[in-house]
Amino acid sequence: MAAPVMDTSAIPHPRWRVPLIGDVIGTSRRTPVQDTMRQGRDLGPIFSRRFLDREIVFIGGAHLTAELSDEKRFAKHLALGVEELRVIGGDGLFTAYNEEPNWRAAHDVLMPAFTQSAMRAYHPAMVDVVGELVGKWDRGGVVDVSADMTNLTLETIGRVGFGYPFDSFRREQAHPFVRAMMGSLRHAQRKSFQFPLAAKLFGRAAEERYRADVAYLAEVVDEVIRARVASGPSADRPDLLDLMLASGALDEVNVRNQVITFLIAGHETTSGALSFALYYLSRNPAVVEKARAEIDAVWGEAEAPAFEQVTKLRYVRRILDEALRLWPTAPGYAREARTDTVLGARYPMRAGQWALVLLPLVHRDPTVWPEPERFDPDRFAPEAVRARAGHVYKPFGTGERACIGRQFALHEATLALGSVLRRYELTPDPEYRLRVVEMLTLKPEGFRLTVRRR
Ligand code: HEM
Repeated sequence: MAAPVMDTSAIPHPRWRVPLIGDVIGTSRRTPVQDTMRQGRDLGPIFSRRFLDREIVFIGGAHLTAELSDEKRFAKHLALGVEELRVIGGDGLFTAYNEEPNWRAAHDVLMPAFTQSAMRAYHPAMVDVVGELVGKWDRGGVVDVSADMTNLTLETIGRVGFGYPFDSFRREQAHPFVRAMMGSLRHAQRKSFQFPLAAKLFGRAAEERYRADVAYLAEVVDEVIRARVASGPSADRPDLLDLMLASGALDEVNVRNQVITFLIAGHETTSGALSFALYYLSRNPAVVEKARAEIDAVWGEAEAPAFEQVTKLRYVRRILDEALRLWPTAPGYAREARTDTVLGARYPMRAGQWALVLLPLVHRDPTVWPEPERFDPDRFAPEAVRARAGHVYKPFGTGERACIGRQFALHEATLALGSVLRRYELTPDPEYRLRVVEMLTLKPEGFRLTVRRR
């Protein structure tokens, strides 16, 4: 559902706009987020970029982001890479259009799976998966952080959501599901920044691989569903799949779309958040020390922490908040006007017109975040949060279509980070410089740590 771009006559754009092709100088299909950050940094809170005949309006300022959070005036819009993902997730929660009836139906069926009491029920399985990570890291040596965080989070959503183990920590190589998922995310991202002619000339093989990847993802998910239908509902309490199958509210194709959506949305972003947190910890020994003092005080000698002991790790949680400020692993979302309106008292938007909130810029807006590049978890101390304007920190999106899995991600990540910090000395390679890889989501590339039992 392509909507026309808003009136950009009053909106700045990069200096070197080239006739016909637009603002493509200095742009790679591999790093659209970081390129746009670079180009937008000096252009102010709103700017546009043009790719051929398509112009996109970006929001990099905190106050316009807060305004776009007004649910009465604005709503989610499916743009660029997210719209591309419809091929994979169909009318699943993440990629459903606002007006599709299956969004409300699935949202209502799944909400009970994300309450506080649901998190309490998931806790033991999350502890088990962390135990598998620890089993691997106890051997010591050099570990590939992003790969192991992906193992951890995929395993967690697979088991907790669907009773389906991927055996991630028993494999030498990533599960084929992860490889197919990475391949299809990469393709979806590149496709949304590709010249149509280039796609025609060079794209056939890539397109075929994409189709094969998407078909494989669907195959795995059908297997997950078949296994559950054969075994009947899970014994202890209904998981996501039980809720969907028992509700009768969702058709077979939609259930498949939801499972695929949750397997992808439920792990890539959390894995990146943990990896960035570990990256910043590896360079901030004072933060590590403070976190360890908290973990020791709250967890004591407990072999495995209880649910409440995780929720009490307030400082560890702030480390994650701060990592998600600097590198929000879902780096943007689009908002469309519900009716004709004027953004920032200056930029007219007709109903349906949209802009893309670019979170890594929004979260570095110096009018809200002093010394924005500095890693400082205390920005999320309660008094600092109270002193800040609302709706300027949005790693989990906004409004009705905000992330349903926020508590799930934060519980899982706080538990994992607490466990790792308590158990290991983490030594980075002093030569490593942060490289952020983009596959619709963000994560550190090539980041390794040497781990040793404390
Ligand atoms: C640190 C981890 C996570 C981050 C940063 C994150 C971020 C986001 C963001 C920004 C959105 C809104 C996108 C938009 O407006 O277009 C979103 C939606 C969503 N997320 Fe997450 N997410 C995380 C973890 C999870 C987890 C663990 C799950 C599932 C267990 C999950 C499931 C979803 C779903 C299903 C939606 C669509 C919700 C709807 O439209 O009804 N996410 N997430």
